[in-house]
Amino acid sequence: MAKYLGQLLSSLKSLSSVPAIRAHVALWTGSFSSWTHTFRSIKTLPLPIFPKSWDFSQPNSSWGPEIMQMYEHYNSQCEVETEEGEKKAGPWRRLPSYNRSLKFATGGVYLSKIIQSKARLFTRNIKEPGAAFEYVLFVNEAEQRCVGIFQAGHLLEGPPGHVHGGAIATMIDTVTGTHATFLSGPVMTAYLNINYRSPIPLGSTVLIESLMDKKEGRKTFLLCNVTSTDGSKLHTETTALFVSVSVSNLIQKG
Ligand SMILES: CCCCCCCC/C=C\CCCCCCCC(=O)SCCNC(=O)CCNC(=O)[C@H](O)C(C)(C)COP(=O)(O)OP(=O)(O)OC[C@H]1O[C@@H](n2cnc3c(N)ncnc32)[C@H](O)[C@@H]1OP(=O)(O)O
Repeated sequence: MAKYLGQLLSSLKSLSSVPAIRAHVALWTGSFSSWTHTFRSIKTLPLPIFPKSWDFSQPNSSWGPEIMQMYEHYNSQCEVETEEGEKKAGPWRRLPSYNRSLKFATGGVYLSKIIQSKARLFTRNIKEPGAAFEYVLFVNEAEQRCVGIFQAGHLLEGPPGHVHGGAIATMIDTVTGTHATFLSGPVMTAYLNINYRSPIPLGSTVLIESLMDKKEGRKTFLLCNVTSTDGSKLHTETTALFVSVSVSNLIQKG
């Protein structure tokens, strides 16, 4: 394990000279100036370098009018025009989403020996568009907010006609976990305290809003509400704690 770790870290360092890979490497090593920069870099990843990578946060044919409308709402604020007519970065940033961050982070060289080569990100492992988790995340750095727009597919049924509580928890973990990573670098979920207030109809689109509460040393506390897209219905309320970890400890635990 130690040998693989050494190889991994040196491989990460050498790979980080390639700009497109730097973003993914930084996500795992925390060795670059800021996570904001990381996500900005990911946004501009040139696809030809990773021909098999697919950004799952792009709209697809399964997206209904509600998720499309919310997507357009936040996406239109990712780039704004100045009074002089110049384009500049807006308050929101769309986060791309891949099913194999680790493989891409290392070029698939060393981690495949540590972690099963068939591993896939849980929320992105069902191929049929619209069948399970359709979502896109946006972050607002100035306001320390992250928003997930989530359309729940038919494979996520719990109570008849409604979304399984575990699937809802998965999405809360995904949004708050990504947000905490954005704020604090590599983290693990210590707790998610979820109050389920009203069921989510299968097929509907909901907003998952994560807000930074406070940071104390290695601990990042977040608040997260899941609501209907017009905000009129509260589905869940969550308090979450993420603890910063070093990547080497994480891999040794695995
Ligand atoms: C690395 C992930 C990065 C994600 C990157 C995403 C990028 C985008 C790509 C794709 C998006 C997908 C996004 C998905 C995200 C999903 C994230 C997960 O689901 S993670 C899996 C579930 N979580 C576990 O399996 C943790 C298991 N637990 C542990 O490993 C440890 O307990 C850990 C790391 C949480 C803490 O262990 P210690 O040994 O490092 O630290 P100690 O000393 O125990 O705690 C540090 C402080 O935190 C408090 N603390 C720890 N656990 C607590 C708890 N449950 N409640 C209250 N306080 C707690 C302690 O009291 C201590 O506080 P005092 O510093 O003394 O003030």
